[in-house]
Amino acid sequence: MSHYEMPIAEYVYTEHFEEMNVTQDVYLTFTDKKNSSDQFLYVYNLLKEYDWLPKKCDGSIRLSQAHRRWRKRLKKYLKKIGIFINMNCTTAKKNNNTSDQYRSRGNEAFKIKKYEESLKMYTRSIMTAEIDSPNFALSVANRSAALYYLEEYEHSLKDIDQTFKSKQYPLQNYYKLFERKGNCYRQMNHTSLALKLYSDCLSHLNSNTYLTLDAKAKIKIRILGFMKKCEEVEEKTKIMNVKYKSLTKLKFDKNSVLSKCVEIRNSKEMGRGLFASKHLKPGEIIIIEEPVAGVFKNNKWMFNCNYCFKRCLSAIPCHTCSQVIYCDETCLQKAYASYHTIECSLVYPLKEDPTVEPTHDLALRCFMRLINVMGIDHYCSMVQTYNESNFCFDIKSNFLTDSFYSIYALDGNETKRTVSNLFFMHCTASMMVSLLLLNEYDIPSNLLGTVGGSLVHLLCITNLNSYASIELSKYTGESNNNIVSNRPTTFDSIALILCSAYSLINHSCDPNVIVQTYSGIEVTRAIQPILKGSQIFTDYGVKFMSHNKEQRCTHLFDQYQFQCQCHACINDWPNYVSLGFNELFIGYDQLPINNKENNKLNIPKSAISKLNEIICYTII
Ligand SMILES: C[S@@+](CC[C@H](N)C(=O)[O-])C[C@H]1O[C@@H](n2cnc3c(N)ncnc32)[C@H](O)[C@@H]1O
Repeated sequence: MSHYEMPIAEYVYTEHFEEMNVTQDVYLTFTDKKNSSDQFLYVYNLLKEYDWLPKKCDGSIRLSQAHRRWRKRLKKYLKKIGIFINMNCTTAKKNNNTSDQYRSRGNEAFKIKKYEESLKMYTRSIMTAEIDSPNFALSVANRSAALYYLEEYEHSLKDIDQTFKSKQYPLQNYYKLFERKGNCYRQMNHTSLALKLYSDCLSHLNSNTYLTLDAKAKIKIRILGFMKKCEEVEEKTKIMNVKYKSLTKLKFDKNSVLSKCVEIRNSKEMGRGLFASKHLKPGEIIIIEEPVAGVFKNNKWMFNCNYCFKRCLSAIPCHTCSQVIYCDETCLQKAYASYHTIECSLVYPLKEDPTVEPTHDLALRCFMRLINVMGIDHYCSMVQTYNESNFCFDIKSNFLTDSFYSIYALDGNETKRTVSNLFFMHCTASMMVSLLLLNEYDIPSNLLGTVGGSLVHLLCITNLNSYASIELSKYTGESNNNIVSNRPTTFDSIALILCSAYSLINHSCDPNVIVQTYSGIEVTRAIQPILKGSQIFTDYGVKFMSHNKEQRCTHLFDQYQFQCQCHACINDWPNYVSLGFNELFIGYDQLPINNKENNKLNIPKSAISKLNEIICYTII
């Protein structure tokens, strides 16, 4: 691996940012709280005198980006005269005016029953509003209504509780929340809870001084109607004595992500890989793991948690920026502890830059995750040790348990990459270092080279090992009609993720496992019988059935820089199209390939023996 040169970083920094013209404002805040108002005025006037166009902004001073290059000097100068400032470079600040605009758009969509559209707009509004402001509470309450009409009752309930918790929702409208909560429980068949909420709704309605008597009477009739419905259901339920069984959920063994039936081994052709330590049947689970890191693809961030990637329609936003949402406080706190505190101000410029690919974003997130947990000094010393030529790393002992090795010890394939590919990786790493420095992230100058070099490795790792997490699409596609349909119709690629154990699986154009996402958890299972001692293979986007050899070679080389050594490539298996799809029988009895004379399809011997192996094993 070539050593990282900082001059490249400086060059790319100036060229890149000047060209990109990142519209990023800078906010100055004062660390000395006691004297902050005096200092605020002093600095504000000083900057004004020098024509820096400062703007007062919620206790901070906003500078346009034109003066960004002088920021460090300003900080140094102020420090010299005893004024300590923080600089925050986010454009993604909370803004109640913007939030109100999104909410109005949500209300308009809601009125014409475009609930999916209103859900999107309310979520944007929640992300942009100042936390726990009345604007925030109104948008959460409105979102609960959209969710109710989308029949997402649990999420609607969560938003209603969030609204109550904020204590910023107008008291005179509390009856609306109680009614909606009651409606959700009624739809979920929790009739006694619904009845209790309807009576709370009626008592709030009685004490309401804003509504006219007429309006109150109308609402009361409606609520009494709902209560009657609930009582009827309760009566029926008693008669039928229905017992509800709780749904059995999949249980995961949290101690190990690898099942006992696989082990890590080395092979000459493909390096490390996973091998079956017993016969595996199709359907058997091999790995259950959570991604070590992931980033959303395109604009999929609106309905999925930024930490666990699970779908969450009643999400809560980051307290500082308006770019990310989380399932709940637990995910939010985990994200803060893991990477988001640093990333908070970086998110926006990265997303604005058209040259930044999701794999670059992912590499930066891996880096942040590691330095947040380890600190920059410890991280750099681990990187330096790892890079030493005599360092011997035992993948079996600490790979999947240590947070550093489970990312950093993945293969980056640097030795097989072309010079131009490595040059591109270096440029991207330089840009990332510049971005970190630009955002005041403190990297000691003697460690800049190590950080840059490690980013090159992380970029190679994410380029080689990341894959798309697929989910049923719902609310994520463009809706252009008014019909509310909760039935998912297609699959969507939600996020680009990195999983440690799955990354050890080598490619074959005839894969014997697949990976599927279950609510943010990646499950790898066998799709063919796998004999004891055989290697586990997934596919890196091409299969012999659907792509000819040339297409497969080109894809694997361009994307991953290796030449495939799988049995389908070595033995030059034909693909389905050349076999004539109609002639291939599915049933065992009809398969003509056991018989030499009947082998009209011209299937090579190796493929026949493989197929026979599968058939025999399946029948056994
Ligand atoms: C995602 S990693 C798989 C784990 C890797 N073998 C390791 O040692 O960590 C992908 C790399 O494994 C090797 N590899 C995977 N599948 C291969 C195949 N079918 N033929 C040759 N090399 C393969 C290539 O070097 C490739 O860059």
